[in-house]
Amino acid sequence: MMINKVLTLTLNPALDKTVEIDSLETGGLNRINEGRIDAGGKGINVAKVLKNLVVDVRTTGIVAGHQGRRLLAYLDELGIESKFLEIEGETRTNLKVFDRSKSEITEFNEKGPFVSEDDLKRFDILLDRVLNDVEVFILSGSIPPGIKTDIYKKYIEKAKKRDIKTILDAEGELFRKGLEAKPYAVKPNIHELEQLFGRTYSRDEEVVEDIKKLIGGGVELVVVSMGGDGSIIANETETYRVRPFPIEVKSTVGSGDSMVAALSYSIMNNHEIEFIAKWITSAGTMTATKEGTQVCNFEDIRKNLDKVSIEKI
Ligand SMILES: Nc1ncnc2c1ncn2[C@@H]1O[C@H](COP(=O)(O)OP(=O)(O)OP(=O)(O)O)[C@@H](O)[C@H]1O
Ligand SMILES: O=P(O)(O)OC[C@@]1(O)O[C@H](CO)[C@@H](O)[C@@H]1O
Repeated sequence: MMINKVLTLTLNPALDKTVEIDSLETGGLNRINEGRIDAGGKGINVAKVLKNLVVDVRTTGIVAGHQGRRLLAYLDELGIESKFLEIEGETRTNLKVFDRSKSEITEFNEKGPFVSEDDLKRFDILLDRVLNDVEVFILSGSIPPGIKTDIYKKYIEKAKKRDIKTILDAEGELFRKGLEAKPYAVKPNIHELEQLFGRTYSRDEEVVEDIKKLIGGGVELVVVSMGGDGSIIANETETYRVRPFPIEVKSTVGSGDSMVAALSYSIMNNHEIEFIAKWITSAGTMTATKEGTQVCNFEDIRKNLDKVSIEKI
């Protein structure tokens, strides 16, 4: 049974090429053991998870050239409904190098194709159309050259006029300006929050202090992810420190996106914040156990909910 309608936006999608090597040597020759290519880009990863959760999800954004058509073919294979604007140039390829000796991923992300003003006008028209009947709109990831950093702010305002709940996962100016439109929820990682507030955290209390500022500014729900160290989740009345369970890390690419997907699922199902905390952590953590840019499924999340440790702070 399909429930609800979510739209994810990926203005700068990618083909993610993941390669595995024994031990990364900078300045030396690295022999690749094996590799894979996945459809990538944050909104696309969110859509993959939501599809696994049987949510009625659609994904939009901008693709270019042969690589873009390849990406759309991958989405088709995954059964994900996509409405992308096709422009000139080439969709990027992002290289992810998994170092087996450290179980660590090093990422090399390209800039993406140039988007002209005319392209953007055409995309605006497409977006107006695909926002119809949407309940939650997710805006995440970087933007390609040619697009201004207030784009998410504008799109959040557009969605709010239609009473659509928005989730923002972006960094730098995109995040800062997007916040001015007061999205319903945000999921920065700890580095993105540090960048926003211009400080380095040494204690959870400091993180919570800044989370409270975001909530004071009009955001309803904030999740700050911290990789293997878990996350802090808060709304106006409650704050939780959440820690994942031990796993064998295969690729953390898409972990944050899986959290965002699970967050939107919880929002649509009116889950209590305590339950949301477990749900999103189980999702993010299980995605980290999958090779390349593959994501968790419903059973992965459900089976591990009780392994998540949460503490009210
Ligand atoms: N090494 C790890 N071990 C266990 N869980 C992990 C690990 N890395 C990530 N996770 C899980 O995934 C969640 C999100 O991770 P992270 O903070 O790295 O997101 P992110 O920086 O937004 O990632 P991305 O942008 O690559 O999707 C964490 O809160 C945690 O639950
Ligand atoms: O360059 P951006 O847009 O910030 O991030 C893009 C990206 O690293 O994010 C996803 C994981 O979150 C990957 O699928 C993709 O390659």
